[in-house]
This record gives sequence, C-alpha cells and structure tokens, in this order.
Amino acid sequence: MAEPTPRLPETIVLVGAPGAGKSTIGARLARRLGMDFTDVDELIEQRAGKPIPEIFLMDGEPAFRELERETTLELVGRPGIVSLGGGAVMNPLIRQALAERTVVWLDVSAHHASRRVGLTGNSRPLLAGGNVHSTMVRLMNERLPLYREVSTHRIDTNGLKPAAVVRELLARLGVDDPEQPEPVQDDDQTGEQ
Ligand SMILES: Nc1ncnc2c1ncn2[C@@H]1O[C@H](COP(=O)(O)OP(=O)(O)OP(=O)(O)O)[C@@H](O)[C@H]1O
Ligand SMILES: O=C(O)C1=C[C@@H](O)[C@@H](O)[C@H](O)C1
Ligand SMILES: [Mg+2]
Repeated sequence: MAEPTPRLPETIVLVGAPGAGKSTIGARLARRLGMDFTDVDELIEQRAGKPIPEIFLMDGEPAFRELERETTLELVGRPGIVSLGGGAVMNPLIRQALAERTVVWLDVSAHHASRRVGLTGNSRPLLAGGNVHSTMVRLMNERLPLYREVSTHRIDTNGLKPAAVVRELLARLGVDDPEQPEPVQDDDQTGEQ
C-alpha cells in the first residue's frame, strides 16, 4: 500500500548565510508547492522604498535590524515559504519566534558562499568593500551555532545546483517529486539550473 502523503507545514522558513540560496531556493520551492513566497529582504526594501545597501548607508545597520525584526516576526507567522535575511538569526526574538516552525538551514561553506555572492556584486553591504571570503568566514563563525539552533532540517548545498537542492528539500519534507532529474553537480559559476 502506498505511503500516505505527509501534511506539509503551513509555513516553511529558510535560513542560512549570504549566498546559501535562500532567495533562489525559496522562490523555486514555492513555485513547486504552489505556496506563497516572501523574501524578507525584498519586503524590507519595498517597505523602506530603497535597496538594503542604501538603508545601511543612510539609516545605519541598527535601523535595518529593526526593520528586519519587525518584518520577520510578522512573516514567520503567516502561511507560505519565507526566506529570511542572512543575519536574522542574530536576533533572540526572531530565534524565539522560530522555535515552533519548520525551519530549513541551507548550509554552505564560506568558500562556496563567497563564490556565489561574487556573482551578484555589491548588493550585500556587510560583504562589500573588503575581502569577501574572510568576512564570510567571520560571519559564519558567529552564526553557524545559531542556524543550527533554530533549524529543524539542514541541507548541505555545497556542490548542488539549485534544482538538486529543491529536490533534496522536497524529499526531506516527504513530498513526491515527479519532475525530471537534472544534473546534480555544480561549480557555483553558473548559479542557475
Ligand atoms: N545551490 C546553488 N548552487 C549554485 N549557485 C547558487 C545556488 N543557490 C543559489 N545560487 C546562486 O548564488 C547566488 C546567491 O543566491 P541567493 O541570492 O539565493 O542567496 P541568499 O541566501 O538569498 O543570500 P542573501 O542572504 O545575501 O540574501 C545567486 O546568484 C544564485 O543564483
Ligand atoms: O548577512 C547579513 O547580515 C545580511 C544578509 C542579507 O540577507 C541582508 O539581510 C543584509 O544585507 C544583511
Ligand atoms: Mg536573499
């Protein structure tokens, strides 16, 4: 007899370092599951009426973190796929709000994450203007224990194309994925697939 399809959680939250693929995977997963998708970074930009680097520059990081706290706390209580900002887990109130949720940690090494964000230029103020790899190592040292603490699932995305990450995630959520298999290996240079 076929296994019953498990009930999907109403809200699935994605966390991970800059370049982990939260925005990319979140959008694909939502499409695949027919669920709403919100990228907290994008929503903050819409609400503030300016891009994140400008918020950092004009209003300062504390103002950004306040917007991030408000927006994240609002979104994690709503149905859909929600991709958090890379630093959201630094806030204890956000960690507390994640305690009862399905939270997927897209894990990535500093090496792969640096190569991935290198593709998208200066849109990440914490990484702009310095050595991306060493900043990434420092951020990860601070944050890895927190990603681990808040997550219910961890996907090792190193060397996996986005399509393979989505496939792995669907399998972990117990969803049958009838889509055609695609190549699994990735060298981070092409980004998409
Ligand atoms: N599994 C993957 N393999 C290779 N490239 C990827 C993968 N996932 C995402 N990418 C690419 O890496 C870049 C960063 O991905 P994305 O913007 O989704 O990361 P993010 O986790 O949302 O980062 P941030 O925290 O800064 O918002 C994009 O160019 C994306 O196409
Ligand atoms: O790692 C971080 O602290 C950040 C990651 C991005 O998602 C944005 O939320 C912002 O650039 C800060
Ligand atoms: Mg993102």
